[in-house]
Amino acid sequence: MQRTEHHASFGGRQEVWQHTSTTLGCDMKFGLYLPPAALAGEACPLLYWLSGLTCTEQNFITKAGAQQVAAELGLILIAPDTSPRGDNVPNDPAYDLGQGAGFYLNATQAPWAKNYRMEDYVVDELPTALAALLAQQGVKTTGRQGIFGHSMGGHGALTLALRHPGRYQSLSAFAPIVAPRLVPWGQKVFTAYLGDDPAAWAAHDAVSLIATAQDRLPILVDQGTDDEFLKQLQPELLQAECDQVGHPLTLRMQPGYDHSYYFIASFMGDHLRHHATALRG
Ligand SMILES: N[C@@H](CCC(=O)N[C@@H](CS)C(=O)NCC(=O)O)C(=O)O
Repeated sequence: MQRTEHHASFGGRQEVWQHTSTTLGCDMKFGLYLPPAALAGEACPLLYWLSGLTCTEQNFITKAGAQQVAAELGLILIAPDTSPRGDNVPNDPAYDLGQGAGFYLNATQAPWAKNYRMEDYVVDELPTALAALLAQQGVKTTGRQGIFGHSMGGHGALTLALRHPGRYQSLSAFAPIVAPRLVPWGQKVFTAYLGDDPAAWAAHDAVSLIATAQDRLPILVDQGTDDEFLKQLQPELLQAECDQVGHPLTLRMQPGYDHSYYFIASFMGDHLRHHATALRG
């Protein structure tokens, strides 16, 4: 584990770490924000952020504006990359497949299956590596953690929380892909990564997973009404399914906002407070 960046930020520290992932078979970077409380030895909860298509660990840490409120609330933020990386990792020239488009699942199809295991990376390998790193640095955690994300990362947050009940104690998303099995982005990558088995697709589709969720973890979703990708997102499908089965969802349609990090930054404080209330409560 090697630290490649560190910057003082709102009394805490924004860092970037690089490590070798055995799950993904490549080196990976992740952003780590340590709030002042963590640096002072107070136990803090963890909050994982999953980014969208084309992003690296940099987009969130440089554009979401999360550090100030995370510092106030005492949240440790972890922002992984969106896929395995490197010359030895399969790729595709399109922005929405291959590197930058891991979709937070374990691929079963060639040539992707060997490296594209972002579900195992985010749920198991990264938390284990992070626990060792934080212990080594004398940073204490409360044992509680949340997850949120944007677009493909919103899909990741929803599906990973639903597929791993008990693992996360808080959940939210910005402009998530709620039903990838029904929209072009999802249909393209699911065909490539999972083949044509409808059951495998449903197992990574938030709207399909809601009915049988073991945890009724409350979900906060923000969605801009001027989002250029609304056809890929379709938040009304999540609303309808949550209404049907009684899953607590707060879906806020935000007039005039698009799909960008300007939108994310505008509502970041609300999401961090949503997580802090659940994680510290
Ligand atoms: N650049 C893509 C769109 C990709 C895109 O908008 N990605 C979103 C996530 S789905 C993002 O966060 N981009 C990076 C950024 O805004 O910093 C295109 O050519 O249409």
